[in-house]
Amino acid sequence: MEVSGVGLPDEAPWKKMSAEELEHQYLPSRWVVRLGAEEALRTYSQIGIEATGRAQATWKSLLHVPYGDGGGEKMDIYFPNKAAEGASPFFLFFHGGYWQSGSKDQSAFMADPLAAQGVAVVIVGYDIAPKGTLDQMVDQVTRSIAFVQKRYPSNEGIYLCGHSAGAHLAAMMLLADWTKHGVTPNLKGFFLVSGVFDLEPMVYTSQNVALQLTLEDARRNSPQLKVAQVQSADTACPVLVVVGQFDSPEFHRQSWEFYQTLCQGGWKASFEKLRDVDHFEIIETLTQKDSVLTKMILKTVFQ
Ligand SMILES: N[C@@H](CC(=O)c1ccccc1NC=O)C(=O)O
Repeated sequence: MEVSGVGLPDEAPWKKMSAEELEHQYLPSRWVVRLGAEEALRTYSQIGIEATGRAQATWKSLLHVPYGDGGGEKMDIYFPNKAAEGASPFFLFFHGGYWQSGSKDQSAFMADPLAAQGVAVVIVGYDIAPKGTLDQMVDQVTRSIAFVQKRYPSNEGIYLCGHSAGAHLAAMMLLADWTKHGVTPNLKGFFLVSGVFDLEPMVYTSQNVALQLTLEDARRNSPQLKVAQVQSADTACPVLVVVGQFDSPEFHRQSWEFYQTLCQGGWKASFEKLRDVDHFEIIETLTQKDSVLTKMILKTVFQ
């Protein structure tokens, strides 16, 4: 019998890292080359706030729509100019911030370019830590999607997109059990942008001070493990896994290994490493109608 431990060829690389190195790998702002870390985070917030203001000034919207009774269970919906409200593709976005920062109020990056093409954009709020636990966030995201399906039954497809921690939440929906929600959402595609899919390393970083994940919580909430274990009914949905050129090696590994696991599970997955963008620019480019990622999304929605 083999003794598990250091040096086995299939040992996850992060297990051999020092605490400092692991911390560094999982601090996306430290890998930004164009700006200092603080400035990159400030710019990201600013671009998100501006895009949200622009979306609210431009498109017909419903703001702070409750999808449940909890304080954070609210969504903003931006409608394209269409006679029949609800008869359009719906694009649901889950913001990042390591499950402990960010909000829907500054995350409507893509609302303007997508609404201009006839897509309804929903920015979903959820209760971040320490108020919310990861299990609660996953449940909230599940209910937000069921809510959209029930409210807009004539939707032309529901597309889920998440950034970073939000990509994790979206990825958990690949294996959601909809039976207890009384509806099967018309899921037509996933866009997982610079995500974390195996949460185990997070347990050993400073992010876990607010998250308080046990190893068991981390494993139960890791799509990387779940996709490999559970046979899913509907693998026909396209899943795009994208990571930025300037994301850290651990973020590259997370996306690549998740993509490979999806392929092994029979999912229609694709993988893209987006050139010239870091962890924050990758989502900031969604404010532009002709960025590579915006075009990939529109191609999937309208193919
Ligand atoms: N404290 C982190 C912030 C962070 O990770 C983050 C910030 C905004 C949007 C996404 C993020 N990462 C994952 O959810 C950092 O310094 O990189």
